[in-house]
Amino acid sequence: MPSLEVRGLVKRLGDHLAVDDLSFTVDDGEFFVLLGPSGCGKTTTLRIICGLEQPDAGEVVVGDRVVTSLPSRERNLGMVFQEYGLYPSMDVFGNMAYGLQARGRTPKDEIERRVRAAADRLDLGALLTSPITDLSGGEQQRVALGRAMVKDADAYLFDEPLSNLDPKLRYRLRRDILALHREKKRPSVYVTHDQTEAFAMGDVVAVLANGRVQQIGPPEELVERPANVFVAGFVGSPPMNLLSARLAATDGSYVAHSQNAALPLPPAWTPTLREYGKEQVTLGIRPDAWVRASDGDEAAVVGEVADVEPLIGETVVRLRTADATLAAIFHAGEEGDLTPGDTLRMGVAPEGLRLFDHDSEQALVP
Ligand SMILES: Nc1ncnc2c1ncn2[C@@H]1O[C@H](COP(=O)(O)OP(=O)(O)OP(=O)(O)O)[C@@H](O)[C@H]1O
Repeated sequence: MPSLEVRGLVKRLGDHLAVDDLSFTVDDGEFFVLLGPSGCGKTTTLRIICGLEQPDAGEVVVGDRVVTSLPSRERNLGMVFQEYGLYPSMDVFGNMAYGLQARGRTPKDEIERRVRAAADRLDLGALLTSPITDLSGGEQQRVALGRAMVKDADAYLFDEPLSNLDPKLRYRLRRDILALHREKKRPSVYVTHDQTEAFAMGDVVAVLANGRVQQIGPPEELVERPANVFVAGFVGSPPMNLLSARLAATDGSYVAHSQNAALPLPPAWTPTLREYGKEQVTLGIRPDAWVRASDGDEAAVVGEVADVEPLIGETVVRLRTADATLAAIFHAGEEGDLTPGDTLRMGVAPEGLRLFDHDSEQALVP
C-alpha cells in the first residue's frame, strides 16, 4: 500500500490554475522528487500535502488516513522548507525540540536524547545553546533538518531546502537528507527546480508543468524515454535537440529528413511508423548521440560551430544550421580541435533518436 498518495488535486489561486488534476503515490522508503520550472505548482502541491493550503478538489492520504481536511499539526509530517521556518527567539535546542515538546507525548529525557543525537549527526552539537539568529544560513538549515529528524513522522516533505546554500553545503546536506530518509524508511517528497539535485536524490522523479504531471519515473527513464516534448526539452543539460522532421519510407525502413540530412531510423521503428502513417514528426536527438561524420555523408547535419564549451570530462559544442542551433556533447578529446566558425558535419547514433507526434507532442514508441 502506498504510504502517501494524492488523488486528483486541483487548486486555483486567484484566476490561475496552479494544480490541475494531480495524482501520484509514494511508497514507504521512496524518495520522490517533484521537479519543474518556476511556477509549475510544486510548492502549492506540497503546501496542500502539509495542510497549509486546502485543495479545491482531490484528496491527500497519508498511510491509511485521508488527511485532506485535517489541520497541519494533526498530519504528523516532518517538513523542511527553503525559508527555514525557525523560531528566532529560541536557541538551537529549543527549535529542534519544539515539535516533540508541543505534542506533549514524548518524555523530556527522550526529547533530550533525540535532539542530541540529531545535533551530533548534523555537527550542531556545539551550537545547541546558540541563539538561532547567530547561525549562518547553512547552520540554520541544518537545524531545520534536525527538527524534522527528531520526529517520527509518517512522511517527510522538503521544499527547495538547499537553494539558499552554497554548492559545497548543498552537497553535504543532500547526503544528510538522504541519510535521514533512509533511516526513517518513510515516504519523502522533495520539491526542486534543479534537475541535478532531482536526479542525484530521487528514486522517482515527477516532472510537472502548468500544474500537471508530465511524466513520473526513475531519473534514467526520463532521460532515456521522455514521454513528451516538454520532458525531452526540460531534462538533460543540455536537453535533447528537438527539430521538425519529415518521415519517408525507403526499402521497408524509415528515414527522418531534417536539417538537410537523411537520418536512418533503426528497423525496430518500422512497424510503429507504418501504423502511424503521418509524415510530419518532431525529432529528438540526444546531445550525446552525435558522432563526427565525414564529407559527403548523407546522414550528416552540416553547420557552423557557434560555441565550444569545455566541461569536466566532456565538451558541449553548439552547431548553427540554417534554422536551428544544435547541442552536442562529446567526451573530452572526441570533439577534436574545433573552434567557432569551423564547419562541422555530425551524424547521429540511431539509438539516440526519439520521435514525437507533431501535434499532441507525445512520444511515439518503437
Ligand atoms: N494568490 C495567487 N494568485 C494568483 N496566482 C498565484 C497566487 N499564488 C501563486 N500563484 C501562482 O501559482 C503558480 C504556482 O505557484 P507555486 O509556488 O506552486 O509554483 P512553484 O512550482 O513552486 O514555483 P517556484 O519554483 O518558483 O517556487 C505560480 O505561477 C504562481 O505565480
